[in-house]
Amino acid sequence: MALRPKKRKQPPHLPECIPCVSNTFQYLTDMGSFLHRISGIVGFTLVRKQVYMVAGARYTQNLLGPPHIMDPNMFHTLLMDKHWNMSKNEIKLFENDTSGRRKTPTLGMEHIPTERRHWYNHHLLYAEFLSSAKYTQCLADTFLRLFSERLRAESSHLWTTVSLHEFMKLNMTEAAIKSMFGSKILELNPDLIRTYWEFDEVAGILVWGLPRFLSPHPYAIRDRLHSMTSQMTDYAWQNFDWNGPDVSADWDPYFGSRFSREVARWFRNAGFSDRTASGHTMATLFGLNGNTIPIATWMLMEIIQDPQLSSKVRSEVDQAFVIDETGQRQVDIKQLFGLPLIQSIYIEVLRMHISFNVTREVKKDIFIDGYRIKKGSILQCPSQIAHYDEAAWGHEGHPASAFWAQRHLAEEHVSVASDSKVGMITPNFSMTARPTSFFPFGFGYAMCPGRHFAKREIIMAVAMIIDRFDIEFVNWTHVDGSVSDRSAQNDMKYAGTAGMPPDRDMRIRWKRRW
Ligand code: HEM
Repeated sequence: MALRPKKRKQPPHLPECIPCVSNTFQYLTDMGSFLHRISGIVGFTLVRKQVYMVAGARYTQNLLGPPHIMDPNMFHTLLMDKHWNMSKNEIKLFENDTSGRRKTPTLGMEHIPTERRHWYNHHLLYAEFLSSAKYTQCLADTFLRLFSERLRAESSHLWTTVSLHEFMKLNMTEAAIKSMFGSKILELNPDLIRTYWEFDEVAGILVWGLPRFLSPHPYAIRDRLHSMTSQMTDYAWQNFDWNGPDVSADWDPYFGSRFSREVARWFRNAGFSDRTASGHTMATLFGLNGNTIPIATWMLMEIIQDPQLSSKVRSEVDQAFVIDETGQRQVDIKQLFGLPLIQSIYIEVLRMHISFNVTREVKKDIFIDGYRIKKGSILQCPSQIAHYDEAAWGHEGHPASAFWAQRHLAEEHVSVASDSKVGMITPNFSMTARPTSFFPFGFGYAMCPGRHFAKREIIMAVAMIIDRFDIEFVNWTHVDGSVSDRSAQNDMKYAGTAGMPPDRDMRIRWKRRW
């Protein structure tokens, strides 16, 4: 990216039949086909904004620019309006803060007092209570305990039939929500999980779609979910003892994690309403479940449908389970996260099933490859195009479009004894992709703060199921339970917005081994 004020060429416009209508319509209703038309850099108009879609490493690297030029905040204020249901006045408080997310304010913005540096303070909460090693571990420990309880409660030593995606949408979501937001939220709102998944389905439409008066349905779902998170906020503030020992506890039933408690406290102290705090809870629910449940489900589907892979994964994860001093079988987390095959499958599934258009607002005129990109334009970079790029990911016999469990393994020759020439080949996890070829968690300062927890949560959930159950594939089914004649594919309704769930469910038979 270089500043060259004399050149004035604009990137090509994406062809369309009806100017300003056809591209927008396809973008909003059929993102999968829209993405197939993108290569290099092309422009179109979306909801009166000039948008440029970029694909390919040469163009994508421009989005890695500093946040005062490649600003992620505009996308977040859009989410504040459309997802959080925040008032215009309170969104303005964020918009008026032009000091950035870094500790050192943007040049010329040093006069903004620290307590009004909302982007920075908000970012700090993520860094300290969500991304840090300490709180990632706390969240993961709570999740593991709660998910193990769900698995025990929902299964037996007799063979039973289960629809895998449905099972994960209910039970993994419950364990994740309780870990993050406590148990009261679900006691107060027994319908919350079902409502959340309805919201998940319209989350993308809400962001870029039609206004409420033309398309009321997505807003009605959002409002229903918002009233549930509001109930939780009110109840937690009425009942939680801010002078008691739980104030710094890793978990409590009212707010849940330390992260959720500190966010609630910060919003109040910074003068934001409970409506905003509840909207934030709703947005975090989306961050928490919208990607992790589809990814864990896809991992299990890939493993279960291939008996050879199943037995390899079983013998690998078996190594991470130990009998503790009470005679209980427990997972050794450190050992689990060092296992190569499960890590390779995790990365492969992220590659194939996360489709997110990383979005940045250009804060001053820039030049990309000789094209002028004007201040105020939006740049979008679809992860799906980079993740399916044959040049970056293809291997002989294993095209980028096909799942290959071993894609991220490298073979290493190890000596079996220090004085011996005898050796053996062992696979190692090896992730060599550049940031421009693999970015399921976005880029830079706005990169997903939940990514460390997500990895733990997903791998633990998959390992718990593979180790604990004998599992047999039965058939593929449609949403209504009828048998499908094909396996699951990405549900393209979700392209561009988050994890793409399977469009078919997998019916399995399972029984507990322990
Ligand atoms: C496989 C799992 C996940 C994937 C693929 C994923 C992906 C993403 C992406 C692509 C972004 C936008 C980044 C950008 O604009 O550059 C994001 C943001 C975010 N994610 Fe995740 N995420 C995952 C799991 C989680 C989890 C478990 C949480 C926990 C709460 C979480 C919380 C968030 C939050 C709060 C943001 C917004 C950050 C901000 O305001 O700057 N995510 N995520």
